[in-house]
Amino acid sequence: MDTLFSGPEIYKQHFNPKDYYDSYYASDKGALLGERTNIVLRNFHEIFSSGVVKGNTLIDIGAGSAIFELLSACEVFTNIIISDFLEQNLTEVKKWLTKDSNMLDWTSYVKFVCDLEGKSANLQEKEEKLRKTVKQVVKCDVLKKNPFEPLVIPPADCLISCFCLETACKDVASYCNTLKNFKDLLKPGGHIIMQSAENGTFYHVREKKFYCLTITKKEIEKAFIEAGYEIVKLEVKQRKDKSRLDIYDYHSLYCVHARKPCSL
Ligand SMILES: C[S@@+](CC[C@H](N)C(=O)[O-])C[C@H]1O[C@@H](n2cnc3c(N)ncnc32)[C@H](O)[C@@H]1O
Repeated sequence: MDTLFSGPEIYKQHFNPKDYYDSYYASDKGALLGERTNIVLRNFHEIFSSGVVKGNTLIDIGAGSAIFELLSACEVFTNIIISDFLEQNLTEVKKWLTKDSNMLDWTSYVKFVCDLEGKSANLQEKEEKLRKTVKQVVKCDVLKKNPFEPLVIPPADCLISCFCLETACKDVASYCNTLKNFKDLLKPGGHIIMQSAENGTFYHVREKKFYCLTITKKEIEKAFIEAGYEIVKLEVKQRKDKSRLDIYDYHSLYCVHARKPCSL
């Protein structure tokens, strides 16, 4: 049976950041340890260490409570803005930033990225660098023309988003419209890097099932072009580890790197 669109109220009531972390990211038991997380972190490492993407400000949209996706970006950007729709997720991010005794533990991800960077001895330094670089934690709603309303955030050099649009957008038209709105958040020539699930229909956070937009590589490519971006790279990797299709049923992971044209 098709999973019904979750929508904002379901998220507010039922998305528990600790359950999400335990389900997907916690050491030893997270269902996305290994393949998915490694691919996402390797892609960010490759892109941000290439020297091609640079500037001052980077915005993470729909970050949830997952700060680990910024561990490579903080080597390049000096001003990182973390955003999400849910107050409960932003609270978890703030706990990590202030080293609250109940913060989520991202140490194994920090180690993974430090290993990729060849700086295995510097875990604490890396964490402190990210903490110093995050300058704002703000609420956003990607379905709004200005996702940060009532705030007006100056256009950024780079925007990243992981596993968000498929959860927030009901259909491909809404996905494309959201991408169009994101262009206003970027400077001319600014970069957008999105990593997410291709051809999924749902994901679970404990017993709660959330909607996932089923989108194909062709539709992703068309949406970025229609929204007015220049695609630098669009890569899809087939899922090899099918052990937890019961909690998240995507077929592949995609990574898009695109740019807002310089002329806009
Ligand atoms: C599957 S989680 C992904 C979180 C994180 N980026 C990650 O990779 O684990 C989906 C996220 O999208 C957020 N979200 C859902 N609807 C949204 C909306 N309309 N605007 C912004 N974020 C939204 C949720 O709060 C949640 O944090």
